[in-house]
Amino acid sequence: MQPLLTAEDVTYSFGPTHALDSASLRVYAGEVLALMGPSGSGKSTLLHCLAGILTPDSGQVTFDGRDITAMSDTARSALRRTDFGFVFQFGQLVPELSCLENVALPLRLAGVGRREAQRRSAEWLERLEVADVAGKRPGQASGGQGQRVAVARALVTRPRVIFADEPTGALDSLNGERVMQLFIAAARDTGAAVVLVTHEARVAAYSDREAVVRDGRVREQEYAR
Ligand SMILES: Nc1ncnc2c1ncn2[C@@H]1O[C@H](COP(=O)(O)OP(=O)(O)OP(=O)(O)O)[C@@H](O)[C@H]1O
Repeated sequence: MQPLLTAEDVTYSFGPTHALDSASLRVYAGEVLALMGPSGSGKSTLLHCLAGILTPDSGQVTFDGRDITAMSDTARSALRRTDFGFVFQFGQLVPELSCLENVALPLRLAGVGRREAQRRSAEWLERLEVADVAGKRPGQASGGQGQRVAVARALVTRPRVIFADEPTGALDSLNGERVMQLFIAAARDTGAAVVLVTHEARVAAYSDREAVVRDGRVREQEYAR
C-alpha cells in the first residue's frame, strides 16, 4: 500500500538548534500513528513539517503523491483547510465565539452555509458528548469539554489526516482517557489517519503503530503490509 503522507530526509533548524536531522516517516491512510520520544527530540517539529506549518530546510514532505514543500503558501494553506485537522494541547478555540460557532468555523471557511454548518457542528458536539456546551463560550467550559469541542472542530470537515500534539496533555487521566476514546473512535469512523504526538504510554496505547523520534531522527516500527 502507498503511504498517504511521507517525510523524506527532512531537516529543520531553529537557528543553531538542529531539531530534525534527516527524519523520514510514512503515514498510511486510516492508521493511528503515535510519535513518541524524549522531550526536545523533535516530535512537534516533525508534526509541523508534516502538516505544512513549517517548511523543511531540506528534504521532502508528500501528501497523496504531491510534494507539499514545493507548493505555494496559498496552495498549502488551502490543503491544510480541506485535508488536515488539528488538535493541540490547549484546544485553541476562539474565545469570543460559542463552542458551536467554533466547530462551525472551518465549515464556514470552506463555504458551507450558516445553517448547514451549525447543523453539522451540533451533530459533532453530540457525538463528542458535549452538546450541553454548544451555546457557551470556551471560557465557560471545562478543560475536558474544551478538548472535546476542539476534537469536534478538527473532525467536522472530515479531513484525511488529523494532527494531534499532546491532545490530552492538559487533562487529568480520567478526562484524558475519555477524550482519547471519543477522539480515536470518531477518527476511525471517518477513516482519517491520526498523527499523534505524545510522551504518555497510555495515550500511545490508542495507536496502531508507534514511531520513536530521537535526536531529530525517526525510528519507525516495522509494519506488515
Ligand atoms: N520556536 C523554537 N525556537 C527555537 N528552538 C526551538 C523552537 N521550537 C523547538 N525548538 C527546539 O527544537 C528541538 C526540538 O523541539 P520539539 O518541540 O520538536 O521537540 P519535542 O520532541 O516535541 O519536545 P517536547 O516533548 O518537549 O514537546 C528542541 O531542542 C527545542 O528546544
